[in-house]
Amino acid sequence: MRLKGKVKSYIREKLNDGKVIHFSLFDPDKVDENQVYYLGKKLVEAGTDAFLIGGTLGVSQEKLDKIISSLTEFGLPTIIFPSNVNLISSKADAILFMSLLNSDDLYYVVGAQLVAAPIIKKLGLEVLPTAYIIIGHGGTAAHVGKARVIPYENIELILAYSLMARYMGMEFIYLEAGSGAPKTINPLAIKAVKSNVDDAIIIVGGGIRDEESGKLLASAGADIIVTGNIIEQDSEKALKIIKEIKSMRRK
Ligand SMILES: CC(C)=CCC/C(C)=C/CC/C(C)=C/CC/C(C)=C/COP(=O)(O)OP(=O)(O)O
Ligand SMILES: O=P(O)(O)OC[C@@H](O)CO
Ligand SMILES: [Mg+2]
Repeated sequence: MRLKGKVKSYIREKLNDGKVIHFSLFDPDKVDENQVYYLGKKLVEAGTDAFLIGGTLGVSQEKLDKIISSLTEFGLPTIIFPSNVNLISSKADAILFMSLLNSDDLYYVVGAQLVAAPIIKKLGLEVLPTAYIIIGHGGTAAHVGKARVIPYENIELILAYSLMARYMGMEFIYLEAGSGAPKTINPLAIKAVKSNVDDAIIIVGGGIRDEESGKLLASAGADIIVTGNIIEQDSEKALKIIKEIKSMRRK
């Protein structure tokens, strides 16, 4: 089943039903092609809601296409998480159309988006307008994206960026601690964004490795929880996180 054009409403319906959403992130460079189906099946059975596909280093278009195709069989949305314009695929349903708002390089704020927009139009991918805000450790994405990383505890600044994003019309706010970050996003920052930014869908990711942190971030107001590394490193742990998140109800 293809979900092109229906991904945003799929997400909104789940949120309106009081559910917390989980996205499983696959890095095409890190995942073994032969394992994708087996791994995907377990994640789906545990209750994951969608697949994010992306990575910063070493991702080829060919591998990206292959991974998306293998995941399509599960009937869940496949969403590209792009690090650059070369990672756009007609095989996906949607793309996080991200602007890295706290980058010092205009390329990551509007440049890549300018080049990508006509390609996305031609391919007919659904667009999820996303403010990408990198906080704390930041990981590889911060380095490559030349992010002026926001300190973990600077809630005032995180809130100001989030408000700015929403006032500019962005619907998704991705609070990113960086892939493999030693510390997740500060729950107090999520609380502040949740209670002050109207009608935004808050995505939280980076460094989520156990069910307690997943629960804490979701309780603070995260609408969508992303896990990446833990799926590659300890899939059983990842399944536990998903089950925990999916047992929760949003306030
Ligand atoms: C809209 C389009 C086409 C592009 C936007 C391009 C932007 C704004 C990129 C932001 C900067 C960036 C490099 C983001 C990367 C996001 C991503 C895919 C992170 C996944 O984590 P990895 O960086 O692969 O981490 P590890 O492999 O180390 O786990
Ligand atoms: O790999 P982890 O640490 O789960 O991070 C997920 C995602 O937010 C990275 O962009
Ligand atoms: Mg990666």
